[in-house]
Amino acid sequence: MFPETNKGFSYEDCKATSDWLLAQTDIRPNVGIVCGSGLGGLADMLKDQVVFNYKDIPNFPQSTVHGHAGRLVFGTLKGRPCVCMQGRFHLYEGYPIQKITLPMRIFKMLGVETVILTNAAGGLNQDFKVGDIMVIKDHINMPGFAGNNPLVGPNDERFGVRFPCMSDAYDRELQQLAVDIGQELGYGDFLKEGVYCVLGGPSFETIAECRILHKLGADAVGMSTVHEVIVARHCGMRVVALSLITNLVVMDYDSQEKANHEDVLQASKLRAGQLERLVSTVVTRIEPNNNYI
Ligand SMILES: O=P(O)(O)O[C@@H]1C[C@H](O)[C@@H](CO)O1
Ligand code: HPA
Repeated sequence: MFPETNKGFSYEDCKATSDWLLAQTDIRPNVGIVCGSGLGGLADMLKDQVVFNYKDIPNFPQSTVHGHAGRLVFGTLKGRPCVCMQGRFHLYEGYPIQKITLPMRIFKMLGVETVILTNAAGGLNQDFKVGDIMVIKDHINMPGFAGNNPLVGPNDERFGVRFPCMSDAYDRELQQLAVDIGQELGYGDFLKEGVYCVLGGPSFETIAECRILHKLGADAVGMSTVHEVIVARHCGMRVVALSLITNLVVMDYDSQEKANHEDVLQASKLRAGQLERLVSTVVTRIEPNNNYI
């Protein structure tokens, strides 16, 4: 038997939350967006907003991190119906992993087909600079190596299969679309592609940890996104994810650099506008029938 904490939310719990939301808005989103640290301005792009504070939504956790407002925003982007998490949940906030990923199942039940996730991340790749935008092509689920995966527990086939494939986690066509749009917008100098590694946080990495992550093939390190991606893919939504490189990790014992969250938020402001433009253009190029234009 699975311990109580691994049971997560039932299909019926998720349905109750999505029905509650759908009863209060006419917007029927087919794109869901998740805002990373300091990137909540993405939600402000939506027109005709209907806003819910997380504290008012049945079953929803609360945002506890500075830079994550804690609002679910429905609205339209150039006429496309969207829903946006202005603030996400992280493992280190102390919630069970099934709770931090609950919004993905709610997205699915609201009718979302494509999820666009953003995060702030530390650059491990020696060619990266602060302010680079990395289109995520793959991930390393470090907590998953120790069994901390959001799909642990009984599997409800109404969400997805027991053993979902992750070799196609990041939709290749959407990745290409993001790269193409980045080039068109003139972002070529700071647009990168790479592998994101998630750790549990909240402590930033040691020098030895950064060195090993780099050797393992990670280009950027952070504390989010991967759990959401796993749950989104499990229930059949397509995923594209972008990291904003807000700092370069410390890999050298002679360095005086120290990572801190305020600098992460400050750095995210530098590129927030460009990232918003990239995301909004991706949204407007996804056709309702899921083709790309
Ligand atoms: O929600 P994201 O992944 O953007 O937040 C990052 C990781 C930590 O929560 C925080 C560290 O500054 O920013
Ligand atoms: O250097 C980092 N490490 C982990 N998470 C992060 N989020 C922003 N920067 C970092």
